[in-house]
Amino acid sequence: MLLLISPDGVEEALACAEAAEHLDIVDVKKPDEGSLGANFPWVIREIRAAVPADKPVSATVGDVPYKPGTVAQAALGAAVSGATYIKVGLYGCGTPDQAIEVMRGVVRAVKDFRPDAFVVASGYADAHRIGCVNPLALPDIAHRSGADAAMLDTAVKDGTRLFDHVPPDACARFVQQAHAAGLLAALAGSVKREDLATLTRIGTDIVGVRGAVCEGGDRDTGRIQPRLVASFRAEMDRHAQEFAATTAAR
Ligand SMILES: O=C[C@H](O)COP(=O)(O)O
Repeated sequence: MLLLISPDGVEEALACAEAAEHLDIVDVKKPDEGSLGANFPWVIREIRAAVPADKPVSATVGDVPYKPGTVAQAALGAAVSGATYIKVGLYGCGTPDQAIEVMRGVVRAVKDFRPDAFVVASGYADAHRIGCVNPLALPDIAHRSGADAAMLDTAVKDGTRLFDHVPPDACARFVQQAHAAGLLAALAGSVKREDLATLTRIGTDIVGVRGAVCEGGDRDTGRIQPRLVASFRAEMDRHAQEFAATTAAR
């Protein structure tokens, strides 16, 4: 399982760079603009320059409206600024058809510019609270639009977590559907260390975190701490080893 960490700017990206050996993807975000809030192009550029070259930089395009042209242009902006993972939060899409239309525009805009870029279609585990597309539709949306991964996060950061809204069995189906379509499955949403055993067991490819690696576990007032990134990673590795041993023993 890959570890994606979301800094809110250059200062926290430097903390990620310090902990680079413990993480896999640095995900540029602007949390005060929403769960998948988009940051400025120059921040993406500065973070790309600050993070070791072998670590991919991801950028969120925002909690986007159902405006396919606007979103495609924003996604291209993130790619031009140096992100190779482009994440789109389909906040304003109420139906799978709308979400597919938005994601098709993103995929074309990004891949025309950079064919090896990795496009992530993200829904929200707590979609029922904001009236957007059903989270379990995301693997199909990602597949039909030519994206590379399906992701879930939570829209409302009020302490509720991924599994409060989409229980482990449903997340397992999400992962299976993504894999059946040849996609990676990414899961996030106030994930904590105690969720790692389940995320490992169900075959999650990418886990995204912020709060869990911030001081005090607080994604708003805490700052990302390299030592917390290292210990989160150690816990991931422990679960991966335990799971491998259990599977081998069967
Ligand atoms: O993409 C991952 C998110 O930044 C998750 O943030 P969170 O762990 O604070 O919910």
